[in-house]
Amino acid sequence: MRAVHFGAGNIGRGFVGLLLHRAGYEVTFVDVNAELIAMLRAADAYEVREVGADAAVHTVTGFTGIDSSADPEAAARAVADADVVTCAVGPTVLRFIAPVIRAGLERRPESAAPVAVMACENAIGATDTLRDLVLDGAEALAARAVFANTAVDRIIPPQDPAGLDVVVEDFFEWSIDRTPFAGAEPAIPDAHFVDDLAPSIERKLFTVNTGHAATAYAGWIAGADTIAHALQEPAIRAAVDAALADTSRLLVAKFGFDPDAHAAYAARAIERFQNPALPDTCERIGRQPLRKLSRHERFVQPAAELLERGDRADGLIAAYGTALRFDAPGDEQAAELQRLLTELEPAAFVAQVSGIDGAHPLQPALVDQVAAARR
Ligand SMILES: NC(=O)c1ccc[n+]([C@@H]2O[C@H](COP(=O)([O-])OP(=O)(O)OC[C@H]3O[C@@H](n4cnc5c(N)ncnc54)[C@H](O)[C@@H]3O)[C@@H](O)[C@H]2O)c1
Ligand SMILES: O=P(O)(O)OC[C@@H](O)[C@@H](O)[C@H](O)[C@H](O)CO
Repeated sequence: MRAVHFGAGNIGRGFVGLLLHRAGYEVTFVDVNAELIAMLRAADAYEVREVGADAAVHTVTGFTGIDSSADPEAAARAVADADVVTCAVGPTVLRFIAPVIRAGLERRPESAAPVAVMACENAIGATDTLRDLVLDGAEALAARAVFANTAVDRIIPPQDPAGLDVVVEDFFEWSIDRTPFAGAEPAIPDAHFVDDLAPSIERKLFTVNTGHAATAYAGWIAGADTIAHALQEPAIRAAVDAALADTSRLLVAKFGFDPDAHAAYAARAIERFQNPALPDTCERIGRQPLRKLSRHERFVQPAAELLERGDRADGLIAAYGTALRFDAPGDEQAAELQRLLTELEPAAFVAQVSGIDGAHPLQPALVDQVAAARR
């Protein structure tokens, strides 16, 4: 069995590549980082080292690499021959890998079984986004692939770029929408195939990622060097708890989760952030703030839904305001965020960045946060 994985970074090597290897796939990593691909091509194996109570060390073998900047044709050929195509490149990069996947589908024999395509990004409907980009103007290729949304969860902090080994937490969860496969899911024993992905992706994004981001932005302002240290500040912990109290109310009401089980899930997320053996930075967790302030992301989407239900979202709205102060050097979106804050009036900022206009009940509170951040 052959798998092609776009993005040989932290999640690529430390999670998706590992689980595909454990499932028996030969994995071809496709990336635009020439040095990383050279290392993958030169190596026979790399290690994924877990830290935590249930830690283990896994050795990944049977892989190769393709630099799609230098040789897009080879990447397309790999897709044409694959049983499974996955990616973990970041939601903003999907548009760059889509043409390569399209070229692979064009080269795929019509007699071949459809390839399973699954985006492994922190975003609702990331595979739908990828499918639309791949099939744009090429709808006849739709029969050559099955596109399935997924939710991925494993904290993998910045790694030593000089090597391939990856240090990860012992926790992982990969949920995949079963329904597009019509009974013919790919064999990936470590993944859960579910009949409805919405509860899985929203619980994960609006608990793990909302809590993570709320911690990172408050920690950034406080000058905390790690996420774990930020959470030791009582005021930061209280702000994170308030944001998660909001999303917990929404998730329990929307999906009917057992309140105690959901409280345990949220508490476990905080414990994971505090893992002393896995130091993670406010810069990484806060990266690309414009993405995180957007309409369907970790603050605005749950806050909007709460207000639409006649509820409040004070913790999420405060976290949104905190995120506006993120100005990490080297983060292009942080620089753009600060530029937009000075150039746009608050209502225009909220409409452009967060997709909320004056007709929405959340708009006044977000406008207040933006106005305060501009002072
Ligand atoms: N790190 C985590 O804890 C974690 C956990 C769950 C989900 N995710 C999600 O996984 C995705 C990847 O995150 P990451 O932490 O692994 O990032 P990363 O930066 O470590 O890896 C991304 C990789 O994509 C490569 N890339 C960039 N453009 C490319 C292109 N055009 N073609 C092929 N490869 C390209 C980069 O060179 C890099 O190696 C993101 O959507 C992230 O939200 C991350
Ligand atoms: O990857 P991002 O930028 O969407 O979010 C940063 C972190 O919150 C994220 O990578 C988590 O570590 C991960 O989602 C845990 O599963």
